Amino acid sequence: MKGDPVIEVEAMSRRYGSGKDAFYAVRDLELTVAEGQLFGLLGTNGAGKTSSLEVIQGLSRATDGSVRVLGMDPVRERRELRPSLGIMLQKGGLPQDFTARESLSMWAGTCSNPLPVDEVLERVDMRDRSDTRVKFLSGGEARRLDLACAIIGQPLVLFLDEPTTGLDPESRRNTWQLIAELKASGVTIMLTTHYLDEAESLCDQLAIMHRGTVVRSGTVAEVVADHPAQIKVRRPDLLLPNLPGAEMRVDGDSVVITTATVQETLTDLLIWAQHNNVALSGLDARAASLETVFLSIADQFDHHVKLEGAPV
Ligand SMILES: Nc1ncnc2c1ncn2[C@@H]1O[C@H](COP(=O)(O)OP(=O)(O)OP(=O)(O)O)[C@@H](O)[C@H]1O
Repeated sequence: MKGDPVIEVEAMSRRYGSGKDAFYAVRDLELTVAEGQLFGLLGTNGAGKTSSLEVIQGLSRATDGSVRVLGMDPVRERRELRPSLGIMLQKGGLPQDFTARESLSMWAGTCSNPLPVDEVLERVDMRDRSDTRVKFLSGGEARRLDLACAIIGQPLVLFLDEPTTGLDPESRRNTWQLIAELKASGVTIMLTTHYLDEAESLCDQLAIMHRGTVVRSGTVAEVVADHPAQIKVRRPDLLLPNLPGAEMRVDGDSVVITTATVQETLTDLLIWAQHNNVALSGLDARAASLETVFLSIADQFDHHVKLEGAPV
């Protein structure tokens, strides 16, 4: 039923190696994805997104914690669960000497209820490349063929690991539309991406990972709401006043003001400018975006690590 949990991850950790070589790629991951939701896993390189997906998909075992997908253990109940899953790995492993159509037909042969091959080639915009061997496809075309393989079995749950990496802007837009259509048809989707506009445009919920842990999560609006807005103005001749609740720093010939209450700060600034006959040139005020949140995370947490002097 819509709203029921489809993916449930509790205190999940994934460790590589053992003894002195032990390395936790994911630590104490907690997340729930409801039926029909599109959940985005974002994060810096090496944050643990793919490692998390692999455990949730049942491709590797959790070191600790538990994972349920459609109420099943993705490793122990793989056989029962597999027909309901569509998986697009970061690197597809299709045979290089087959054509796109042969590869997809072969893949369809492993599914219990596949869509017609030509229909799926059409949906991923690969009809005119269907007789091309996989090894001659461009990076973006190969990515679209991987997506075709992930959706041909009509999955209830779809995992997409960086689905639009290497795609040109038009193909990216088409892929977003296809993902949105799949979501609208009720498929539960979990994706990783480095494209923040992709996350902003597609995700109902997201989690931002850094060094194996989730450091922010919620809807895009919730993640952004916790983050201060920024006002930038060219440095005026008069010293700017103290603006309650705001922080100021000089950046070249500009002053950057960060504030959690942008409307109040902006009002204070404009009133001060009017009283003092100051023209505020280059004035630019903008709410936080996913990009500003994301960029501040690496800064903030790496700084924290340096101060603590210990690895996370
Ligand atoms: N098989 C492995 N053995 C040892 N370490 C691994 C293995 N696979 C991944 N790692 C390490 O685990 C960490 C997390 O990797 P992972 O691929 O999950 O990150 P990611 O967030 O998907 O990164 P990216 O955005 O670069 O794809 C990295 O430091 C990586 O080097």
